[in-house]
Amino acid sequence: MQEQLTIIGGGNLGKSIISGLVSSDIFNTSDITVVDKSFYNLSYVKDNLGVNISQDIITAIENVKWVILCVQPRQLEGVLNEIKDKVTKDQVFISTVTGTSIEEINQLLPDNKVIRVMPNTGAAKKLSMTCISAGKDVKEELAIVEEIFKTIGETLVIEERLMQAATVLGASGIAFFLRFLRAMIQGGIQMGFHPHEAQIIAVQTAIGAATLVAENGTHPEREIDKVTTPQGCTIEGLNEMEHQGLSSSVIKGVMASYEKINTIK
Ligand SMILES: NC(=O)C1=CN([C@@H]2O[C@H](COP(=O)(O)OP(=O)(O)OC[C@H]3O[C@@H](n4cnc5c(N)ncnc54)[C@H](OP(=O)(O)O)[C@@H]3O)[C@@H](O)[C@H]2O)C=CC1
Ligand SMILES: O=C(O)[C@@H]1CCC=N1
Repeated sequence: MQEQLTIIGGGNLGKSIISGLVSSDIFNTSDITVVDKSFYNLSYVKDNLGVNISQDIITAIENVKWVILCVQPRQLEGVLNEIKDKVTKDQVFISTVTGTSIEEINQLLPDNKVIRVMPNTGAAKKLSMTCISAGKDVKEELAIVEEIFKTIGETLVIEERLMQAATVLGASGIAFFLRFLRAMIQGGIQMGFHPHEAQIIAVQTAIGAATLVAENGTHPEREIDKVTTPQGCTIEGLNEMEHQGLSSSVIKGVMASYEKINTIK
């Protein structure tokens, strides 16, 4: 692709997206620019990812077709106010910003096409799950945005009303799964493994579990049935986890996250 792309915000998510993008062939590294206020983030991006860096937001979006907004929700209004008089109609804005609707962005950028995306930090390993939504008049751009985000993992186009749910399940979900992984490692250590050994075993087991479901297309419980020997140790462990409220606490945590997201600004 000949066009250029600028990411406003090279923080946790911005860095993950760029890491994936630079190892794909959709944009030349020289056509990607990251703008950030933080010199630490910019030098990391420059040294490790080789893209252009800038602290000047206005210059960085000049003549650029694709602009990814990757700042925190409370910072977005300031960014949009800073750029709104310099933006041209042909520029397409891709927003990763949690809880901010396309309509809200269009209030400050009324002439621009806006597409919302919700990737996750798996992007750094090209394993993001990116949910995407857009209005009716952006079919062509939507297809290109899908192409861009397919370079960093899986994509799914969803209705905008489900974007908050996608954020909890897909983006916060990385943290939720990692907390479970940590608990497994802690159990492994208590049984006698060194921490690094417990981590190797738990991580590979998690990859195996997810891959079984992903590649077989089976329901998780079907794969669980293959592991639970009657009167064996697996069912004993699973049932104790359920007595202690595992599924219930995960669902309650997901719903607490979902309630919170509707209050974020
Ligand atoms: N982290 C995640 O896993 C995910 C995050 N998101 C969403 O993506 C967005 C970004 O999140 P995340 O990367 O974690 O946030 P970070 O705070 O890590 O990164 C945002 C970066 O943008 C910079 N910034 C803020 N304002 C400006 C400005 N006016 N000009 C230039 N740079 C600016 C910040 O600098 P400074 O710190 O100096 O203000 C910071 O370095 C959020 O809306 C978040 O909700 C979505 C999915 C997953
Ligand atoms: O915690 C948050 O609010 C953001 C959205 C999803 C991941 N991080």
